[in-house]
Amino acid sequence: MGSEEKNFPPHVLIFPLPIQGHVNSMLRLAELLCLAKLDITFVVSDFSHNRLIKHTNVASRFARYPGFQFQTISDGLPDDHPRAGEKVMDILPSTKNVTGPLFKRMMIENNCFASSTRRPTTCIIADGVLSFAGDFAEENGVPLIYFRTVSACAFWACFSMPELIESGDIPIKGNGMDLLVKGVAGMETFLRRRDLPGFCRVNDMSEPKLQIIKTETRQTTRAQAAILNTFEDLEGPILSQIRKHIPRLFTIGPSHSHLNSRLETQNIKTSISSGSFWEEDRSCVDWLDSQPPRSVLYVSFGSITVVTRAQLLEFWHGLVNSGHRFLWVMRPDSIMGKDGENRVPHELEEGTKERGYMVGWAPQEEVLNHSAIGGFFTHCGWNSTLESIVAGVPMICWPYFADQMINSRFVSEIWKIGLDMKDSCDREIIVKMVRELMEVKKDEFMERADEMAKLARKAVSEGGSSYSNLDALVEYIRSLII
Ligand SMILES: O=c1ccn([C@@H]2O[C@H](COP(=O)(O)OP(=O)(O)O[C@H]3O[C@H](CO)[C@@H](O)[C@H](O)[C@H]3O)[C@@H](O)[C@H]2O)c(=O)[nH]1
Ligand SMILES: C[C@H]1CC[C@@H]2C(C(=O)O)=CO[C@@H](O)[C@@H]21
Repeated sequence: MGSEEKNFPPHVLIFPLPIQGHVNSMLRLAELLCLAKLDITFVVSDFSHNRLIKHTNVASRFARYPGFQFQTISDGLPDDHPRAGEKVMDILPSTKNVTGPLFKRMMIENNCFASSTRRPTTCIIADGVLSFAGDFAEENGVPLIYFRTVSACAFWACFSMPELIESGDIPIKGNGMDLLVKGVAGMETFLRRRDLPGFCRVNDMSEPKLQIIKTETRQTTRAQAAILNTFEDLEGPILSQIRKHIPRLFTIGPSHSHLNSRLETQNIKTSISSGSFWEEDRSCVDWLDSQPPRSVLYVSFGSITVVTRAQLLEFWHGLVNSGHRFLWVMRPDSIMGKDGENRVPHELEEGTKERGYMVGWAPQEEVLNHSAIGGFFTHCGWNSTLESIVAGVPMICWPYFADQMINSRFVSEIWKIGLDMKDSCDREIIVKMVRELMEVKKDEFMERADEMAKLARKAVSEGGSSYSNLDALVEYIRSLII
C-alpha cells in the first residue's frame, strides 16, 4: 500500500435490490455515509439508474460528494418487464442468476473499484435479499454488512419462517386466517396468520417465494453486521429478539428524516432528496395549498401495487362517498387491463371534481408534511409508513403484499396510529374507515401520531438512538481498514 492510500477514507460499496423502495432508502444511507466523508460506490441496475437520472436531481445532489460514484449493472430482466405487481418477485431469481455472476466479474476485473484516489472496497453493504453479494464477500474476504430495507417486525417474521413451518402456521392455505400464530417470538398475543408477510400465503411449502425469502433472510447472520431502517422507540422489543441472532445491529432510521437532520446540522441547504423513478407532479402541492388544514386524505399505494378495475372502482366510490377531500396517486402502470376505459365513472364525476385531485406520481415526503393532509390511505410499504410516522399523519392501511401485511398490523394494533383494512376492498368499508380516521376518532389518532412523530424526530437528532447508531456504524466501518 502506498503512503497516500493509507490516508484514503474507507470505501463502502452499497448494493440495493434494484427497485424503487429499496433504491431510495439505500441512496439515503449512501448520502449519510458521504456526509461522514466515506467514499461510496453505489451499484444500481441500468434500469433504475436511467429512471433516477431522468426523474431526480441525483446527479447534482451527489456532485457535492467527490467520493461518490455510481456503477451500473443489469438486473437480468428485459427492459419491458413490468417490475410491478406479483411479477416484481422475478427480480430475485434474475439478480441471483444474472446480476450475481456479472457483479463477481466486475469486482475482480476492477480490483474492487480501487483507483488512484480510492482504496479497494473496505466493506460491502448489500441489500439483505442479495445473498450473492454475501457469497462474493465471503469468497474474497471482504467484510459484509446487510441492510434489509423492511421493518424490524417484518424481518423478524421472515426470520422466524422455519419456526412458523414447524408450528404448522405456514403454508397458509387461505383458512384459519384469524388464528393467532405462535411461531414469531414476542408477537404471540396479536399476530394472526393474515398478518404474516405475504410470502407466507402459499399453498405449498415448495413455492419459490416462500423458499427464497426464508433462505435469504436466514443467511443474514453470516454478515459481520446488519442495518435496519427503523428506530429503537418504535420497535425496541422486536429488535431485542433479532439481536439474539445478530448482535451487531445498527438501527439508523427513519433514514429520510435522519438525512434531513444531518444536512441541517451541517448547514447544507437543499430540497428534499428525491429518489423517484417517476416524474413528480408538483401541481398537487398547489392544489393542497388551497385546501383547509388537515382536511385531505392522501391516497397512494407505492411503486409496485397493481389493482384490478373492479378494485379501483371500489376505492373510487368509497373515497367520493366518504365526502372527504382526497389527493390520489394513480401510477400510470398501476391498473390491470385498463384498456382505455380509464375514464371517470359518470356517477363519480362531480364528487371527484369537487373534492378530489389525481396525479401519476407525487412528491410524497413534501405532500405528507403539508398542513392540508389529515390522513394517509397507504399500502404500508415501509418507506411510506415511516414517512407518515415522521409527518405525524394517521393511516388507513390496505396492504398489497410482502412486509406490508405485518406493518399494517403494527400500525393499527401496536402503535395505534391507524386502521387496518387488509383483505377487504369494499366501498362501504372505505367510507366507514375514512370517516373514522378523518372525523370520529380524528383527535385520538392525531394525538398518537403526533407522539410517535416526536419520538421519530428525537431518534434522528443529535444524541438520539439512530443518530448515535449511525456514528457507531461509521466508526465500525473505519475499524475495518487493516
Ligand atoms: O407518488 C409517490 C408515491 C411514492 N413515492 C415514494 O416512493 C417510495 C415508496 O416506497 P414504499 O412505501 O416502501 O413502497 P414500495 O415502493 O412498494 O416499496 C417496496 O420496498 C419497501 C422497502 O423494502 C417495502 O416495504 C415494500 O413492501 C415494497 O413494496 C416512498 O419513499 C415514497 O415517498 C413518491 O415519492 N411519490
Ligand atoms: C420484491 C420483494 C422481494 C423482497 C423484498 C422485500 C423484503 O422483504 O426485503 C419485501 O418486498 C419487496 O420490497 C421486495
